[in-house]
Amino acid sequence: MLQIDGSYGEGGGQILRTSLSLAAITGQPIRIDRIRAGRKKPGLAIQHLTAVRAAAEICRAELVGDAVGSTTLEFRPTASPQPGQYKFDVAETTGAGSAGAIALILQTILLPLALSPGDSHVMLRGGTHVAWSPPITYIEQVYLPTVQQMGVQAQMQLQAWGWYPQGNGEVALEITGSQTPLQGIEVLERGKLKQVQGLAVVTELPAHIPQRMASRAYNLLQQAQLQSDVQPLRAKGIAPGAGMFLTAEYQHIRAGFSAIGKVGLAAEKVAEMAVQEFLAFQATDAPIDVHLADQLLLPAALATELSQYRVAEVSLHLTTNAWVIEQFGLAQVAIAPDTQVVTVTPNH
Ligand SMILES: Nc1ncnc2c1ncn2[C@@H]1O[C@H](COP(=O)(O)OP(=O)(O)OP(=O)(O)O)[C@@H](O)[C@H]1O
Repeated sequence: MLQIDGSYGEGGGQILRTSLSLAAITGQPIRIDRIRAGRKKPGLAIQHLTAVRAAAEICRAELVGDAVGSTTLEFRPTASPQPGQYKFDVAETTGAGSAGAIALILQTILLPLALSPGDSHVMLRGGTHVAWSPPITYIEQVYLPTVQQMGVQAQMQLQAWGWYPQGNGEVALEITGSQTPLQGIEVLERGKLKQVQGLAVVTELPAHIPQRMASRAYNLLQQAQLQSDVQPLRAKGIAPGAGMFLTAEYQHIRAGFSAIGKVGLAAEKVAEMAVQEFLAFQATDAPIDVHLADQLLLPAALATELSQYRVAEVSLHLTTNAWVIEQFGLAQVAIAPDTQVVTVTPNH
């Protein structure tokens, strides 16, 4: 059984999720200790437990330690990932509403199902746009288009927005499984900025809020001499929520930036936060944003070819995820300190 130290580096939930995906794909039984030791409340939180159960369901894994707060988990797959119809609901794990991030559960099961011999239809319920995780809009506009270039065949549809703390958002994910190995990716330059798309969205809040967010973002981008298309959107939801989501489409890659609203935070401020994040990235000339940087490691490690990409920032998430992947012996990851080029060399 492969032993993984959950306290390594970032010591967060990503060590667990990457390990679950790789255990499901390779059939390798694992034991993770000191889960999320780097966090204020260590152990499995609801979002993590939902990901554990989801990964276990698709590869029929036997589990030990699958409880909220558990700091140790054993995960023993008994089958290769099985395509099919699945429903993963964060609220079912708790018995109450929860905004546990759907995106993180989606990322745990996507590659195992994409590399399985058949089609899958997955319904995911929980938080769709919550802090400290990829907003579903980022998954749709940045992460999926990038992994599609590597051979992953998947489409998603946001069916309901779910914010902190109630959650209750919904995403439908269609995956066309294929046993053709993934291709590597090479992105060393971003190329020209083709367009900036923005979505200023609220649920259950007055129409002036998305309008104020959208015009503030548009004006700030115009001041920076960047043309953009920022749409205000007022959607239905079970609770109030607001957020600003920007996608920058360059010739060779996309990058995403966001800010989530909360009570007491002016609409204009939410827009400014997202725009500032984008402008800081724009000022570097790197193609890969800080989040895609760590998220691309997993598909790159599963590809048959070498991958190389230049990142805007070498985060602890990136170096930690690189370490997890190396524990499975699937690939070697090198990060050049001067150029910030990540090279993933598969061992298979
Ligand atoms: N604004 C964002 N846009 C895109 N991706 C994001 C954003 N914020 C965080 N992420 C991604 O979400 C993941 C969070 O990983 P992390 O280990 O912190 O997980 P976690 O399960 O939220 O854990 P924990 O509660 O332990 O912090 C990383 O892949 C990170 O790149």
